[in-house]
Parts: sequence; structure tokens; C-alpha cells
Amino acid sequence: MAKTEFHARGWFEEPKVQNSVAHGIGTQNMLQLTPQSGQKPFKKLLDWGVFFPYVAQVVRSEKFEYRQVTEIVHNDAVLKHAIKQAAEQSLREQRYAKNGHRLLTRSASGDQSGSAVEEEDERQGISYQTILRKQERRAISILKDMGSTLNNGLLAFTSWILYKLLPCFLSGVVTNTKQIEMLKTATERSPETPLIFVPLHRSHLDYIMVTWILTNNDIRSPLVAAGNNLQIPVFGGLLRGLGAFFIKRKIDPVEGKKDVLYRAALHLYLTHALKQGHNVEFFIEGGRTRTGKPCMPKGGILSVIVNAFMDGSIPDALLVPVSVNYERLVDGNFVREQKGEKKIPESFTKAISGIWKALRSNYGLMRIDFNEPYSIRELVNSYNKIAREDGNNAKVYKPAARTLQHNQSTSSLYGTDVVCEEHRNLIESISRQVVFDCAAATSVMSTNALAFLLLTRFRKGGEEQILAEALDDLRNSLSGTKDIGFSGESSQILAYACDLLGPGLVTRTRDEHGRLVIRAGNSVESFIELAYYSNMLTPHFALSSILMTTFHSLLPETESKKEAGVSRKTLIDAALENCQIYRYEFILNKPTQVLENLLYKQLDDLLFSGCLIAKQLNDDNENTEQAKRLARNLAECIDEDEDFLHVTPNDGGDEGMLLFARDTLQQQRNICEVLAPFAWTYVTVAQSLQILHRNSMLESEFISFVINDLSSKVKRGSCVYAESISTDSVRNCLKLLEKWSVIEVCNQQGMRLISLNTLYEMSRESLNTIVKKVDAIVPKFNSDYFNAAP
Ligand SMILES: O=P(O)(O)OC[C@H](O)CO
Repeated sequence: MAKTEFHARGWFEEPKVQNSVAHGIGTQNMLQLTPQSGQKPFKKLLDWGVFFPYVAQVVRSEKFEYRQVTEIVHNDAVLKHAIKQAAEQSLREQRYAKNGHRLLTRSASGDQSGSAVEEEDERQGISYQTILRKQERRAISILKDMGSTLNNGLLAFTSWILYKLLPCFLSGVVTNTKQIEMLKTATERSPETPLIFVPLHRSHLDYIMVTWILTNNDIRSPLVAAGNNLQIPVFGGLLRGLGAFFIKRKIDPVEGKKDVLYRAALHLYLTHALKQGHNVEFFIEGGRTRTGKPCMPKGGILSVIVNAFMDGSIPDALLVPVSVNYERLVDGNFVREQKGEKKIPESFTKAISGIWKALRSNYGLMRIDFNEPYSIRELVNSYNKIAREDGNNAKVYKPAARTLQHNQSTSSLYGTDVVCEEHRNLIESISRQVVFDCAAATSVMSTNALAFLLLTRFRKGGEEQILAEALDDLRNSLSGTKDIGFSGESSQILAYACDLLGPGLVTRTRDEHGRLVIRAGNSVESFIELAYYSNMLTPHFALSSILMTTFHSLLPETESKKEAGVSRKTLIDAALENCQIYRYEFILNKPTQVLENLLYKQLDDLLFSGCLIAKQLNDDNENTEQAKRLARNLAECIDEDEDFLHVTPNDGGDEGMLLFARDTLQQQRNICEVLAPFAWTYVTVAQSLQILHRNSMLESEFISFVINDLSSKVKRGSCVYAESISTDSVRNCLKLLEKWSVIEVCNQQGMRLISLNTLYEMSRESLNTIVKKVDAIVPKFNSDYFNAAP
């Protein structure tokens, strides 16, 4: 990719637009948008804003009152109670440290009076008052570290700087005009209801971009929950002034011991922020995705917000799922971490060198989508409705005023899974729904499409013309279901995306016949990085990939037996089992959707595309099948009601049989390829379990072992997917094995030790069953018929 020299742009220079593709219809490029500058018709000709558009934009954009919250929290009775709790906890610990069991035993049996205990404390030099004062000072310091200093001055100044700097490395910041209008309408309609922005987290740039976009569209900037790893000199202060409030990434420093004071401070900070009319933003996945696909949600912050609604602190809040995507990731890549190396912590020098590098490069378009907000009140009502109609004793959630919340120990926190037990299922459902919706609404960028084609259809590369036809097909198949973040002629899009990703990732060269050929770079690292871009599309094709792979694993190996086919019910049941294997890798359905129905719907699509053939039905059954297909499509349209439109086909006898389709073999293979790299990671983890036999291991060591094993398989060529080398997927598979009780994970002084559960320790056979179960998700391309594919 040609490097653009960094140069500060002049006062009247228009944003840089060269080397970019057109963004979708109905969208606007914020870099070219200064609605307050006076350039629009009907504004005064001699308006100074015409000459200083960016200054006019930031000076004239709407200013809001941003109330500081820390003082209010500090005076809250609940915090005072938590300080006392923390002091008592500390007192107990000090007594234990000095006296061990001696004092505790005596106190418990009551043979020592209160004053005697105090005397003993005095002898030991323990003073409750000193401890209390220490906890009071700690509370002040926690709030000082945490608190945001969001203010209009810094917002305006940063906004102006960004107008000048962003065009140096981004060709556009694209938003959807209607979505911005929708947010404005929502705030106008109910100004006292806070907006809770919930973006999927891709880059550190997300923090300031969401704020920048909202500020310049006259929407109140949110307080943003940020990990304290970003509390670095200069940048930490800047982020704080732009709305960041910092949260420890590990809430309880000592395992098994709750930091009651910290939890109370955070809980109160958020609740008071909402009560003071602040909008809030938090990243539901905790950190940035390392794989390009969404991570499993962490319920922490959401739990506090739902609690605030449940205890009547706020009448309602609107959750706004936000989808962010970059044509090229400004943060670089996560290849090191995927290969098992440790993350390099954020620092001032790392930030400066990152910014310097960014300014001298081109990252293409950034796209942001604000999706339809959900009212927490309505969400709670609809989950209650389902709970009541299911009639299965599921909990019904009711908001109820609470005067004083004494028990903060289960309140929830940034990037942790700790949620208020009372609402655990509700929080889990809402957070999965938010992540699902964010992922579904993320716009596909040119680089996502190119990487997806290269990894699933053209692993050895392909002629540009043929790739362009495949891109046309992909765009057609996505149309109506996913937003495409680019427009124009497919071969131009490919050339543009190749240029953007650069020759280290993708090469575009002429072959001996003068034809342009596009190939993925041939290093392991290139494939891992390309997978990041490709994985944006993976969840969209996950169900069909599971179905197709399952179908082939059920199909008898020999040519003659294959004609018999597979029954629909057998296929769906086996696919459902395989979906369970991916439970920590993908969110395949919303909590309100029935997975089985979605699989039947995908099955219809596979039949329609000719990837499967239904055994000829007699006329009556044909009509029944058609009616059921229609009903499934209807259920898909009104997915909230799918529970009531659960339609399964008649599976009796030959009529439910699905036959192997010889003509579309390549297409079937492409579909299977979508999840094949994940399957290889999973099966390698399962096979590696044997090293745990009579041998517990640090989780980190086990992960390194699996990554090394995968690397040598890739080197030997026994695994063709270099992108299977993925620490994230290894971790997800370990969670699954823990869930299945195959392994046990115990925490010893902050280190995670894993070992086999007794059954699997005792019986090799049981362990082999697990390997076999996981192996069912690996596409069997070695079968004769796959080799016969063109
Ligand atoms: O992706 P991580 O883990 O570096 O975390 C990013 C978060 O924004 C940290 O606050």
C-alpha cells in the first residue's frame, strides 16, 4: 500500500477523499459534515463560520450540562455503610493475622466480652478508628481515580483537533443519517430517559469516535466505562475529560475476597450518573475482540444499570446497540496474542508511537451504526411475558423501590461476569440479545468481504475477475440481510481492499499470462490477521456451516450407501448437538428465538440453493411442506413470537429424507470451510487432553501446548488452516470442557490450574468419546466425493 505522507491540513482544505470507495446509500461522511459552519444555503453569506468551518462546528454545536458525580457518591449513606463494612472486614483480617484461630474461637463461643476483645486489640496495636479512617481515605481515592471530568471545553477542543487529524488516516467516518435522526427523536421524546450506548469493542479509537460523532450531532456525550489500563499519563486525563470513568479490570485483588468498598463505589457512581441525567457507554464484551467476531458478553455494568431500573433509581433507560467497524484496524493486529504471546500493556510511549504510525498511514473508512434502542422497561416486561406464558416457574422481575442497598457484594463490574444473582438470567438474556443484534447490524466493509472470500473460497488465491464474480455473489447473498459498507464495481472494490490491507496480507500480481491474481500472503501471520477481517462475516454463515458439516458427517461414506441420504430430524438433532459445541464461540440465536426453528429455516435455504436435495414427496406431502416452509418464514419475520410458531416438518419415513447434491459440491465445501478453522482448534484441544492424565497443569501452559501443537500441524500440512492458531478459541473450548465437566479448573493464588475430572482420569474410553464428539464438527473433506469436487 502506498504510504501517504503526514501533513497538517490547511484551514480551508477539504477532507482527503482519494483512495476510498463510495459508502452505502443513506449514509454520511462525518469528516465532510460541519452542519454548524454556515455553509448550508440560507445562512448568512458573511458568517465567519464559512471561513472557519471546524471552529464554527465545535463552538456552535449544542452544549449540555455535565454534572460531576463523585461528590454526590461521597455523601451517599450507602457508601458510608460500605466504608464501615470494609473497615470491619479489615479489622477481622488484622485480628486473624495477629491472633490466628485463638481470638476467633473465643469470640465465637462468647467466652470473651466486647471490652476484652478491645483490650486485646489495644495490646496488639489494632485500632478500629484508624482502620475506619484508612477506609474513608481509600473511598476518596477510589472515587478520585474513577471519576470522569466530562466537560464541554475539552469536548469542543478535541472535536476540532479530530476534524483536523482524522482525515490524515481515515478516508471517512460513516454514519447512517436515519439512525442519527432516530437517536435525536428518542432523546427529544423522553429527555429524562438516559441513553446507554453499547458498542462491540474493536479499537481504542472507539472511545473517542462514539463521543465525537454524538457531540457533533448535538446528542449528549456519554460517560464511558473504561478499563484502568488506559489510565496512562496525558491520555488518561484526556479520556477522563471526554467522559471516561475508570474501572479496575480485576475488581477483587485477592481471589475469593470481595472488595466491598470498590464495588459499592462503582455501583453508586453509575447509579448517580444515571440519576443526574448522564448518558452512559460501556463495552459489553469487556475488551476488544481479538478474533474479529463478537466475544461473549460480560454482564457487569449492564447488571448495575438494570438494578438501577429495578430499584426505582431511574424510571427507564434506552439501550442502544452500537456496531463499529473499520476497513483496516487502527490498533494494528492481534496476531501475537492469538499465537499465545502476552499482550503488551498500554503505555504513554506505546500510545505516542501508535498515533505517529497511524497518522502516516491510511485505514480507509470507519463505519458506525446506531441500532434501534430497547427500553429496559419493555425488555423486562417482554421477558416476564415469556416467563409467564412458559409457566415454568421462571422468575418474574418487578421493579421495587429499595431504600438502602446493604448488600453490595454481588453487584457487578466492568469486564467481569459478576452480576446481581437475583437478576442473573435476565442480564444474561439482555446482554446476549445486545451482542447478537450488534453483530447482525455491523456493516460489511470491503476488507471483510475480500478476506472472507480468500479464506473460505480462494485459499490458494484466484484470478481477480473470478474473485469479482464471487464478490458479486456474496453481495447478492447478503443483500437484504446485512448492510454493505461499500458500493461500486466489484473488481475495483477488490483492488481497493488489497491496497488497504497491504502486500503483507494480500498480494495482487500479474501471472505469466498477464492476468491479475489475488492471493493471501503465505505466512501463518497473514492468515491469522486475515481471519480477523473475515470473521466479521463468520457468525452470519455459522448455522448453515454447522448444518452442512453435520450433513456430511452423517452421510454414509460409500457411494452406494450415500444415495440413502439423511433424515431431516437426524440432521437437525445432530446439528443442535454441534451448535452446543460452539456455545462459547458464537451466539447463534437471540434468547427469544428457538434455535431449532432457525436451523429448519437454514435448511430450507440450503435446499433452495441446491446444496441439499429433498427426496421427492407425493403431492399431499409437498403441499404440507410448502405450508410449513411459509410458516417458518413467517416465524422468522416476527422472531419475537417464534416460540408460538414452532413448526417442524413431518419427518416420518422417506418424505423427510435429504439427499446428497452432486452438482453443488464446491458450494457445499465453501460453506463447510467457514467454521473448519474453529473445528480444528477444538479437536486439537480435545486431543491434547490426554496430557492432563494424572497431571494437572497451569491453564496458560496447557494453552501454549495446544498452540504449539496446532503450529506444528500447520507446518506439517496436516492442518491447512493457519488461522486455527487462536488462543481465544482454545480458551472457549476449555470453557466448554469445563461446562461438560471433562476438566476442572481451580484457582490457586491467582493461578488457574486445570485437571481432568475423575471419570476422564479413570477411563481413556470416556476421553475418546469426548474427542469423537468434538470431531463431529470437523468437515470430512477427505471423503471420496469431496475429492471429486471440481
Ligand atoms: O482489549 P483490551 O483488553 O486491551 O481492553 C481494551 C479496553 O478498552 C480497556 O479498557
